[in-house]
Amino acid sequence: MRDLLSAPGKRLLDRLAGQAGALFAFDFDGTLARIVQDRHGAGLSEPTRQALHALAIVAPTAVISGRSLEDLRPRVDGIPTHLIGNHGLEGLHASERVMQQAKDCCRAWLKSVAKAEEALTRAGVVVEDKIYSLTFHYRQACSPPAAREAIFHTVSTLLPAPRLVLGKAVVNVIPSGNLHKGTAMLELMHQLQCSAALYVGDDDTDEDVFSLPDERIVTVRVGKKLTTAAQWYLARQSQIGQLLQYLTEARARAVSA
Ligand SMILES: O=P(O)(O)OC[C@H]1O[C@H](O[C@H]2O[C@H](CO)[C@@H](O)[C@H](O)[C@H]2O)[C@H](O)[C@@H](O)[C@@H]1O
Repeated sequence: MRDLLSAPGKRLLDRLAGQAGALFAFDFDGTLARIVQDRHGAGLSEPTRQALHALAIVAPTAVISGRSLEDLRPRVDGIPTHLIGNHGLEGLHASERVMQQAKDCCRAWLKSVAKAEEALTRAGVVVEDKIYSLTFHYRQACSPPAAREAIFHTVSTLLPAPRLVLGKAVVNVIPSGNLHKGTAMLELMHQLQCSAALYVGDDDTDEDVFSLPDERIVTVRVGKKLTTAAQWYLARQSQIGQLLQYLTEARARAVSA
């Protein structure tokens, strides 16, 4: 992995920003917004909001999140960016039939989860119903190992068996199928006719984009890690504003050249 804000990284960003057909896509939690204890309180800092807005005016941008679209929309209110939610399930590319199947699946899972409610609550686990997927949160649990055990015990009873994606103090429980952040990214590039892209994420759910065998996409992880498919890294989430601003300025330089 290489530092995206190093000299070679900035040369790559200059080339990307110079391409009219480049898409700039970002994960939300841990990437555009810093991780906080209470998920309801997560949001863009004012400098990040302004920097994302400025970039979105000069280039196609997208936010591809594990959150539901209903939850995500007000957090990026007023920014002209494309939105994809529920780890790639919810957005411009999924058919009504697939969405209905995911919804039915989650309704059935919630009935099983209700039977384990007492044990989950005792372990400090909170279940987030995102309509098309579920997220089991344990950030506030006294014992994270005990919370994870309660979660894994519960999800092992779910039928049909879900796809599990681990995250930051969460276990994401997703209807199995071939829609994920990676397929959403490719579909968005196709629909917007983008010939190149940058994707920045911080979590296991973002590995679905990082591991795409597609040379058109520059992949960036927030936080350096050995076991990631991302090619580049941003050392800290707090550097996201700097990256957004650099891209906007590089775009302006390319347009005026
Ligand atoms: O794909 P993302 O946009 O990164 O969404 C992933 C999950 O983000 C949220 O949870 C995470 O952020 C919370 C607020 O900082 C934090 O409390 C939690 O521990 C993190 O895992 C969101 O609530 C989930 O639904 C998303 O799947």
